[in-house]
Amino acid sequence: MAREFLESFGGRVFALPMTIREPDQVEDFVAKTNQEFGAIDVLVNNAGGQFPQAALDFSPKGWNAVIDTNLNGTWWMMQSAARHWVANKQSGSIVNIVADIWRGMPGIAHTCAARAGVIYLSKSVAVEWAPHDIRVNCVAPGCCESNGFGNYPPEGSATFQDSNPMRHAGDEWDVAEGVVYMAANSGKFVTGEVLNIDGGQQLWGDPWPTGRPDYFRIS
Ligand SMILES: CCCCCCCCC/C=C/C(=O)SCCNC(=O)CCNC(=O)[C@H](O)C(C)(C)COP(=O)(O)OP(=O)(O)OC[C@H]1O[C@@H](n2cnc3c(N)ncnc32)[C@H](O)[C@@H]1OP(=O)(O)O
Ligand SMILES: NC(=O)C1=CN([C@@H]2O[C@H](COP(=O)(O)OP(=O)(O)OC[C@H]3O[C@@H](n4cnc5c(N)ncnc54)[C@H](OP(=O)(O)O)[C@@H]3O)[C@@H](O)[C@H]2O)C=CC1
Repeated sequence: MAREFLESFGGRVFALPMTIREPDQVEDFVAKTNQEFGAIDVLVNNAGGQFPQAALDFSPKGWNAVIDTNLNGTWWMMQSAARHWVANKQSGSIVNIVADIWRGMPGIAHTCAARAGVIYLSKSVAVEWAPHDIRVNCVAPGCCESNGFGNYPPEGSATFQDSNPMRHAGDEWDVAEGVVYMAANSGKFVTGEVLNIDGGQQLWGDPWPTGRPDYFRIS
């Protein structure tokens, strides 16, 4: 479906079912994409997700699933793309989709830990890989209306509208335009940065993916 949508704009699309959690599948995907197009200009790590749960209830399997997808998977993609760029003496640009982690993420603490990891991983390799002309940035969405909202109980998603001083959710286009700014020539002097696209959520707002516990209600 995504493939047909993208092809409707007239571009050439290469798609392969895979999971970013398996380094071998990642390497295969990146190598085949390189073969197909001759080079990768931009890597956008958008794949990710989590489930809402009180941290006290996290099981080892649930914790590992979220860390493996959001931190490890993102890393395998970054490393594989960068190795190809360096080996082929090509420049590159990475944009990692993270989240608005700045005041913590009660109700999804596992993903908060993973995204914080990605942000500081990105800052570290932005420096290490600058000599190879590889830029590494992040985009941190606040609550943006997407299919993903369906993964939250109604009492959780109802709080997303209160998640920022604008008192409404963003949309996918808000995020997409930020990604293009970071990835394209417009961002040529930007690396190691995080662009928050959150309606001001890092300053004010009260989203609770599990639903807001009574303790935190202000009458
Ligand atoms: C300030 C505040 C700001 C708050 C700001 C709020 C912002 C929210 C806005 C939205 C942000 C988004 O990211 S929107 C994008 C939303 N999309 C998603 O979240 C996609 C959701 N799903 C996934 O990505 C994946 O399923 C993922 C969670 C990583 C798990 O991958 P797997 O396939 O390996 O896992 P599963 O087999 O499904 O489950 C593995 C284990 O995980 C646990 N598990 C899985 N789902 C579970 C569930 N619903 N409830 C409990 N536990 C669960 C169980 O232990 C499972 O084991 P068993 O018990 O043995 O089965
Ligand atoms: N919407 C929001 O408010 C926010 C979203 N984000 C993040 O933005 C990104 C996009 O989310 P959004 O569009 O809302 O949600 P979606 O759930 O619609 O999109 C998540 C995408 O990630 C893919 N994916 C998940 N796990 C893997 C994996 N192991 N390997 C390969 N692909 C995988 C899914 O593929 P498939 O469908 O095939 O499973 C799906 O296409 C995610 O990282 C999300 O956490 C961050 C903050 C807020």
